[in-house]
Amino acid sequence: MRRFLLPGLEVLRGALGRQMRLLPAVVILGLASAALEGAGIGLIIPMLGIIAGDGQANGLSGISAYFQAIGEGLGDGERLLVIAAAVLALIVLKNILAFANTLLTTFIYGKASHAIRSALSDQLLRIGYPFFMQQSPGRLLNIISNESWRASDAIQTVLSSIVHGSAAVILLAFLLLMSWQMTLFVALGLVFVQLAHAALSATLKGPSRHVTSFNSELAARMLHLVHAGRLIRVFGQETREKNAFDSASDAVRRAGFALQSRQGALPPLTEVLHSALFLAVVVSAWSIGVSFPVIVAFVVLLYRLQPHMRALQMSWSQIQGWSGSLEEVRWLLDSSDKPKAPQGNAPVDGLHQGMTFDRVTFRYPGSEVRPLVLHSASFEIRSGRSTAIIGRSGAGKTTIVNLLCRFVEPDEGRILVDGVPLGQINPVQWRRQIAVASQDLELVDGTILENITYGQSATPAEAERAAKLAEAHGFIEQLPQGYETLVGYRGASLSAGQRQRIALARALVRDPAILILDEATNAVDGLSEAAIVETLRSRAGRRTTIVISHHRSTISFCDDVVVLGSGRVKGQAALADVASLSMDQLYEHETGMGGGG
Ligand SMILES: Nc1ncnc2c1ncn2[C@@H]1O[C@H](COP(=O)(O)OP(=O)(O)OP(=O)(O)O)[C@@H](O)[C@H]1O
Repeated sequence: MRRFLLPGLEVLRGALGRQMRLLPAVVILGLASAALEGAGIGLIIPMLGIIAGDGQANGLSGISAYFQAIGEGLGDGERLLVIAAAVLALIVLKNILAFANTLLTTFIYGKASHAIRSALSDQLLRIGYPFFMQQSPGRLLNIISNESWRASDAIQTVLSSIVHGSAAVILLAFLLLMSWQMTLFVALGLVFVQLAHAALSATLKGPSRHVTSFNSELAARMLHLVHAGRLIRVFGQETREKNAFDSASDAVRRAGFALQSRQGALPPLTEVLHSALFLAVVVSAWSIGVSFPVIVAFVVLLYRLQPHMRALQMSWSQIQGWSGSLEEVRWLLDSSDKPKAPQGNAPVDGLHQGMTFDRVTFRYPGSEVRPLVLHSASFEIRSGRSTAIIGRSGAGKTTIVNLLCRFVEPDEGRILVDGVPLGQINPVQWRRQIAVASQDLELVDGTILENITYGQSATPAEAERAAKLAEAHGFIEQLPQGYETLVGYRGASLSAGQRQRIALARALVRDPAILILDEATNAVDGLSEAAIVETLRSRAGRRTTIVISHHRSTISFCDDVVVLGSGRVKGQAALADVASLSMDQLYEHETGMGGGG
């Protein structure tokens, strides 16, 4: 029932948070300004009585008689002026309160909208990394860029509903006090209008979900056009991509039209029904002999009530129309079905003995039918040494990096760090011990200096030293803006080899206990690579280095080598013991190597 009444109620309540305590103030201001309006309208009764020459009209009852008695004893002219001044004062006061309420609701809306955006970004940073391996980036982009705004709009609508609802309650109370029979008639009419409205509004949920899902597809297409601009041109796929984009965009248009045309039918329908009710009240009041000033005051009250009722009904249909958006935002904010971030609180400071993979078995999450990527893999990475992890493409090398960084966790077996299970170690502290330079880690859209010092409070001099070690200083110096050069989106204004060297400098500037290079220099020229290898060799004994590469030259400085084949550890040996073997021979020949799993 609650779900039917307000889809995404949890999102709205969560977003309002501490602002919930301001909602009573919104209600009180709404009630007070409506009460002032109602009182002003009530004063029409004595005013009309004076104008109609029947200033002391008798026979009125209830609140009408109370209004009629105001200013009794004064002369007609003086009484008219006093009442007019009172009406004006009430109108001024009512509008001051209404303005105060607008400020208050705008403040709450701003805070709640910010809370939604902040909660979304918090969630994206908090949930476990496997989530990003499974989810469509288009869907996530759509939630952040579109649906979160609709959720904010829903909050504004709820706030304005509170204001309109308060006003409607007070105006209905005035109507009741004037004539309960006519009010009963009005109330029945309003219930009928509301039922008709609710029936139509309920049909908005389906179209709303369509709009949301087509928007996700369109966002995915937009991302594709931005990311794959080069690929599309090289393969001459502009026309095909244009058609695919247009069809996604047209699907959004059609779904939007279906939703908005249904929503658009609601205001005219409501207006017609309200007008019919309005006229029926006048005719029936006249036929049961209600006095002229009371009919006028009643009709004016009814007239003032109508926009509030219409606004309430429109809010209802708008929230139904946004239900797809609210459901998407709620889905992303719901942690219960998302991978958890890695846990653990054992402290860690550097690597002293080494890391051990102890019969680690792993398959990527998503489906049980996915093949095992690591089969009971066992090997060791000793502290202060450089270990090469090699194997044919798809053997599971990067997966080992993902496990070490705790992006994913083993399904079976353990990874031990100085004898402590990695799963028990504080993940934030652990990641501070590691720096990764990989072909997949992109640059951020900023200057070269910002990229090198990303996440690190390094001085420009330290950044320059790291750039020298990574063989990046030479080309950076030749750029017109040097270290202040903007690298563009994902480093688009640099060559692949330049990007890799900046990424390597970024890893080196941290001087990590464990440096992981995953195909980190495969686009770098031979001379630069040789110099980088010398840099890495100089870390030997002091720091631990893990190198993944298909190139013999890149792993030449390593002490140990671990060979992977189809997710199994074929063997582990000192590189010096297998120095005569080529990479292909290393991949294939497991004889003579120790370790394994
Ligand atoms: N995010 C993922 N989801 C599902 N399967 C994945 C994912 N990443 C990798 N795999 C699969 O895991 C296996 C090992 O991949 P991994 O990237 O570890 O190989 P690799 O040895 O690093 O290969 P390469 O030398 O080509 O980089 C592959 O079969 C791959 O298809």
